[in-house]
Amino acid sequence: MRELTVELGERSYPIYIGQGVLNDITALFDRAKLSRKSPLLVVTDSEVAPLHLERVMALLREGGFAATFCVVPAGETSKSLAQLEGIVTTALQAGLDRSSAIVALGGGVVGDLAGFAAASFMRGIRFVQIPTTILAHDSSVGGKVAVNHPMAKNIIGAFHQPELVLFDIDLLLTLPPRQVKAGLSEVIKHGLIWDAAFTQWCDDNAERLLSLDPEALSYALYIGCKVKAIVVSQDERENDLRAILNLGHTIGHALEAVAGYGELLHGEAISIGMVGAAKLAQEFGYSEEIHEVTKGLFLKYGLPVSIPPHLDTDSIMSAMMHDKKFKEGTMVYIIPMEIGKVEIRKDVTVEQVRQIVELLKGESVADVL
Ligand SMILES: NC(=O)c1ccc[n+]([C@@H]2O[C@H](COP(=O)([O-])OP(=O)(O)OC[C@H]3O[C@@H](n4cnc5c(N)ncnc54)[C@H](O)[C@@H]3O)[C@@H](O)[C@H]2O)c1
Ligand SMILES: O=C(O)C(=O)C[C@@H](O)[C@H](O)[C@H](O)COP(=O)(O)O
Ligand SMILES: [Zn+2]
Repeated sequence: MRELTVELGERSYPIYIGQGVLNDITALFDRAKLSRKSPLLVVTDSEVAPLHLERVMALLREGGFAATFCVVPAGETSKSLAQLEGIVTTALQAGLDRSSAIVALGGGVVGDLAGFAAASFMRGIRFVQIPTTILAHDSSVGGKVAVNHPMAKNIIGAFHQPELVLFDIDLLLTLPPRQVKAGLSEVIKHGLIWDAAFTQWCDDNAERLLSLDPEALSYALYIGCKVKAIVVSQDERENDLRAILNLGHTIGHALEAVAGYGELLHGEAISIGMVGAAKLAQEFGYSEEIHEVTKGLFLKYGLPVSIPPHLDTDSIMSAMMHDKKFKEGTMVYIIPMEIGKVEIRKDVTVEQVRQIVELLKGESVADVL
């Protein structure tokens, strides 16, 4: 088992990563001082529940915790105010109090939804992340929790840090291939923004990761969580540095909203967005090689690199206007300077991004770029 710590000044929390981590759940919950006198609520989704819920509930009850659970429908559309209300109803019926904790057993959807429930129930109770997707190495760390609005992604939310993250690699072994690829998109992102050597490792180990080799997965998720933990420790509330974790998301979130939540998976949408950012980098004098390496990497992982042509450009641009990185009317955009290093630019114009969107749709704007 590998351990990382997210340092947030007055407080910190551990991330445990490895095969069989769940076996230590009682000791790790005790280390986090979670109460046995107040009920816990485990939130999961309809695809994870039949696979992993029974074992988690048994381990918690064997450890003397009074745990109950609720199950939301699998998929992005559960990141909604309606499902939030359902979790709060279950929490009230189960008698949760301010010493209780919510346990998110699932991917990023469950983590964001349950985390926002924990952030808002009784104005905030503690919560634990037990990620079950590769993508959730990103979503379980850093405290961004939210639900979607039909017009915009993650637009109703909070910063609410977990007490601990238990990342048991064995839970990932039931993931379907499309979800494996989508999750690896954020792994690749962490290399592109921070670590060129890790990016090269991802290029060299694609087959091992795509085949869920536990050792390769453990290493990749450890590095991914480490990059996230370093960035969040330096800028918890995205005043500046943390924006780099949003590489590819300006276009990516707009694509998710326009395509319909769940049609285009988050990892697929940001893959396209990161290829777009790499192409846009040439506008600012950076090497064409960045785009070639970025596009080649996502293609090697079977991830999309172009926008589905049926998605309307005006609708994409309209959705993009809700991007939370917009400040004082200025678009904030993450641009790669080289593999492993990005910059936060405030001089990217909406028109430049529109041209990239059209390029990503395969429409010819060759004379522009
Ligand atoms: N808060 C953050 O910092 C952050 C970071 C990245 C992504 N996100 C959010 O995370 C969401 C995407 O997360 P995701 O890709 O994990 O999606 P997800 O939670 O919907 O999980 C993907 C699918 O796989 C199923 N599943 C989950 N674990 C499984 C397992 N072990 N075996 C088999 N099936 C399993 C789920 O039921 C679901 O159908 C998006 O909403 C995105 O905005 C948030
Ligand atoms: O943690 C962050 O900061 C990120 O940007 C991580 C992203 O991968 C993640 O998708 C996040 O939810 C996007 O943040 P948002 O503020 O654009 O909703
Ligand atoms: Zn993301």
